[in-house]
Amino acid sequence: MILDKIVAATEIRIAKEKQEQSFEAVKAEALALPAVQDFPFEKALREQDFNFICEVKKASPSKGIIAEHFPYLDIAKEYERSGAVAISVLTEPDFFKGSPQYLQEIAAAVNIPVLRKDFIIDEYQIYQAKIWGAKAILLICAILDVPTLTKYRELADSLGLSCLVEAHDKEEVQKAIQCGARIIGVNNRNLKDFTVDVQNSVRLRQLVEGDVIFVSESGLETPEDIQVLRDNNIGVALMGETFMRSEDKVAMLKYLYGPMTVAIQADANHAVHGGATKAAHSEAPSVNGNTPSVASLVKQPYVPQIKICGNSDISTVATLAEEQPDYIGLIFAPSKRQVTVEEAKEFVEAFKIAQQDYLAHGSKRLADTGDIDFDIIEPKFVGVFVNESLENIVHAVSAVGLDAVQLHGDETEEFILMLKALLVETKLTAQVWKAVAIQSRLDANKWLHSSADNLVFDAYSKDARGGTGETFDWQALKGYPRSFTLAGGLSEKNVARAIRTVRPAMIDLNSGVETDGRKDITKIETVMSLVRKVTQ
Ligand SMILES: O=C(O)c1ccccc1N[C@@H]1O[C@H](COP(=O)(O)O)[C@@H](O)[C@H]1O
Repeated sequence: MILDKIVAATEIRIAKEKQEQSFEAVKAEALALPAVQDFPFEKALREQDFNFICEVKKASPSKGIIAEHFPYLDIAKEYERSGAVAISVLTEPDFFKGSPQYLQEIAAAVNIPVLRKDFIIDEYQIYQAKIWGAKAILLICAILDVPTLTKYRELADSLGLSCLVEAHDKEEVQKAIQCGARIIGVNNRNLKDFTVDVQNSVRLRQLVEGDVIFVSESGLETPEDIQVLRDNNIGVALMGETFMRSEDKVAMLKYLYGPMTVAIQADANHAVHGGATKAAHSEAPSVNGNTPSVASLVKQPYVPQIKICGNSDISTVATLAEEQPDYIGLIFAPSKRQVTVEEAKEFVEAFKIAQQDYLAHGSKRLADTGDIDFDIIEPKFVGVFVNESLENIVHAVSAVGLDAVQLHGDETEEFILMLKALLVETKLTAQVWKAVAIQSRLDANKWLHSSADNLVFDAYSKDARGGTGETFDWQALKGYPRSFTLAGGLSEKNVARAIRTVRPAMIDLNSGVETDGRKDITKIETVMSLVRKVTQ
């Protein structure tokens, strides 16, 4: 059987490797690294209601060479952009043409956890995985007995590595359970004859109880395959060949996920669990503190609004006019992105001229896509303030013509009400948004019934009010019963994952579309088109 051949080759390889670097040396190097036991691979596999581990694989014994041209780093980065929650990297050189170098470079280049996919038959390989930057290893029940599986799982645990314990039949699933696996993967490919049967995962799913993560591996190709998994309480797919052969990985992942929808009240145009509808596109997300009855919910296509914040550079206005984010942010608070009221006025003026120019000379995107139904969005302007006086905020709203005010400091509900009253009194129609730094769900809950027109959830920092480029744990916002804007370290690397995880009504991009502290028009274009591609 092929497994016997691979194991025999692996034994020879490890013996050679041990001559180059002794077991003791590899062990000492691995043990010198921090072993934080927060297991990001496991967290990642629970991120969404369905999660993809995408594999970087040049060849396999069943298919031969899969990718003659193999830009492994670009492939991994593209997986990350597409919204994969983790990446699996083959390191086995003889049968899969893998390499430790691929794992090391990929682990250093992406922010999602990486699995070492190899035929682990020696503790030496577990220490290597740790040194190379993996966050998880594969243990194969067909080649290890229960005591060895248990020993390796415990060693991996002590190093802060997760184990994906792979089984193919009932007996192997029992072995995985006995060794205390927290993640069990069922291979749909029979390694004896290479036949593939997706129903294998479905059949074996019922043997795995409780909190154990169940992964379906191999032979998955279509949204229908993924739906079968979803219908059978399987939340993770590990896929290699389908992704490797796909030229457009963002489109492939979108195809497999299926259309994005959001539940809204039948008689309203605002989202209930985050997310905006196309009908609500030009409006800011509205307040909804009440949970409606399920009967009154209908599913609508999900199209998040986009805000590009921290603008001051006039050279970006043509790009903004063309890309048409829903909101353009100007920061009046002390910051490296701060603008004065005068500078903000100049920026808005320059934008309006660019917009006229753009409208007069036709839409490049309309021409590119041939989408005659595409809405022309009139971007609105939002000013960001931190603990500013009511008078100064109202002055800026009036002078610049702001459509919204984002309060990013310690402003209270009382302050919001006073500001709203003052705006009405002065006949200004700007919305009032409240930014909230999230350390836990409690921070979001405190503002659930706020009169703010929009809640902007951002990362907490003890040193800065915002614009840190840091993300936070989006799980804290899951099912939040009011629409909201997601901010904090969003960029082309994580925006697909972010929107699939929490379906925010709006995405707030700031430092993630900058290079060396300046807005980067290529990054703005890339992220705008990525969000549209993932959601429309
Ligand atoms: O960007 C700033 O410098 C800033 C300063 C003070 C308050 C808010 C600020 N920015 C806001 O922070 C969030 C997240 O930004 P990032 O993506 O992490 O860079 C966003 O709402 C900005 O408007």
